[in-house]
Amino acid sequence: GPSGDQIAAAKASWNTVKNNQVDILYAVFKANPDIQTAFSQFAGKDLDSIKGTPDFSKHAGRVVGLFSEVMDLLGNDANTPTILAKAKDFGKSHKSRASPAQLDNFRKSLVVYLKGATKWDSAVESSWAPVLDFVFSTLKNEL
Ligand code: HEM
Repeated sequence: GPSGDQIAAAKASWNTVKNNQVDILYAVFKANPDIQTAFSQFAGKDLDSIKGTPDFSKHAGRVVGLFSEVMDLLGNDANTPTILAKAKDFGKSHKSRASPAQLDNFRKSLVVYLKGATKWDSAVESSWAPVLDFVFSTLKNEL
């Protein structure tokens, strides 16, 4: 798994953008129309038109919020059972909604977003990589 230093660096990076939930979900949908389509209330709608709606920000808050909760829990071994329980819940609710390939694409879009919106260098990149490996493999294991 990621080292304590890698976790600390990824958390510091995440803290600079964690409130940009709408922009992050927008970036994921823009790059992956199939993920947008899975949300019945957004399927077939123009992404730029829905971006400013309360419903979009509600869903962005939920989706990005879960990722954020896991980021907050990382770095303390005592939190591992809580992370696993959240991943289990995610698996239950997403088994019929999301594929492993979609999760890989979600991760890729998140990294593209981070590259554009944070101070990005090789140290930050090499800290994020094992953290994202851990978070996304934990989620995928429950799908
Ligand atoms: C990558 C493909 C994904 C697809 C296709 C997908 C699809 C969906 C759909 C259709 C909903 C229901 C929306 C509604 O209530 O109308 C939902 C809810 C939710 N998603 Fe995802 N999702 C994906 C990834 C993620 C990721 C990566 C996270 C967080 C790490 C996440 C967190 C949530 C949460 C917290 C909810 C609300 C609670 C629930 O219904 O389980 N999703 N997702």
